[in-house]
Amino acid sequence: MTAVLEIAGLRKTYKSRRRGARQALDGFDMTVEAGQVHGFLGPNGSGKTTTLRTLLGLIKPNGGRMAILGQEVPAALPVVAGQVGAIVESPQFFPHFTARDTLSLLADAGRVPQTRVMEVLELVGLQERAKERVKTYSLGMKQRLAVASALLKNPKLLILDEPANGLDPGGIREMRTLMRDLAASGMTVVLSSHILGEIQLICDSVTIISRGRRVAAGPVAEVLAQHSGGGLRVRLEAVTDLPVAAELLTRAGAQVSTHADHLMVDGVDKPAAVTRVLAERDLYVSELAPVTVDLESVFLELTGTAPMPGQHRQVDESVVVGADAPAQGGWGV
Ligand SMILES: Nc1ncnc2c1ncn2[C@@H]1O[C@H](COP(=O)(O)OP(=O)(O)OP(=O)(O)O)[C@@H](O)[C@H]1O
Repeated sequence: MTAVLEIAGLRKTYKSRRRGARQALDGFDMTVEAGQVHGFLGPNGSGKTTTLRTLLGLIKPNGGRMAILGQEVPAALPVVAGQVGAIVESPQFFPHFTARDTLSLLADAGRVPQTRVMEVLELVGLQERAKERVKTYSLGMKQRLAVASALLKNPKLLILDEPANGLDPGGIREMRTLMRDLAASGMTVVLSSHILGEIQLICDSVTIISRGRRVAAGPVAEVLAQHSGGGLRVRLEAVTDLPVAAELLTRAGAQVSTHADHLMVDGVDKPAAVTRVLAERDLYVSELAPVTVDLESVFLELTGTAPMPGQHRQVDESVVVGADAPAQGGWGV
């Protein structure tokens, strides 16, 4: 795969006379491969907008490297700008203009052929309302018009800051379909969002940022798997056997917590090992289920932990190092 977007060690400190220095980005890394819908997640104030604005040359970083489509930016921005569509601030449209007139004006300003106007209106599903004034549009329609404006130059990379913000479930669903359609047409889409369930549905890969550092990155399924911990929920035919089972499993090297009607078991290589250890003592499992995590729980877990001050390595790399450590206990193959 080819990286469409690469950011390494990005640093940005805001200085104000009243509030002093504030480090918004502290050596941030991010890579987005071609043709992906990539979710950029982080709590309020974690540095998402600063990253996107820096990438687009709207603010100057204090250090680090960035490349778009293999070209170093900001130096190469004049070269790559024509291949990047972005909505980082909510665009303001003239309320009395129709969607078609709005895009027509923008097309002229960007030297884009007028034939593209109806194409993008169709792409975002506004072709039937193209002749209506923008002031009659719902928020979702305005958001789609904003996306249409970013699509005018047929970019290879589309960057959207919170595209689903303020949308109702129907609007969110439309936005989701649009993002997937764009990616299917070969475009790379980066979107920042707080709506984690939505990101899980839309995105192929994610970067999670916390306090100006990357805390996790990769395909959504991998990020979830890395943080699922391989935990299992174990129920037995007789609840009264739970304490004995907990002891047996603990002795075999697992980490076990006992609940009213089940055990939570971690540190097990293969679920079948649980069944084997218990069956050897005539204890029979009635349920053995992996505990699934969603992006929201991973997000809360990761962004709740502060990165190490002065540690330049990205936090998720420290997690990977830990995960490679030899397994504890007697669960082997
Ligand atoms: N112009 C500015 N001057 C001073 N500090 C700023 C400025 N812009 C952002 N910050 C600070 O930098 C940090 C990162 O802010 P940023 O807006 O990049 O975060 P964000 O992840 O986009 O947050 P949100 O999701 O709330 O938009 C925050 O502590 C914020 O207060």
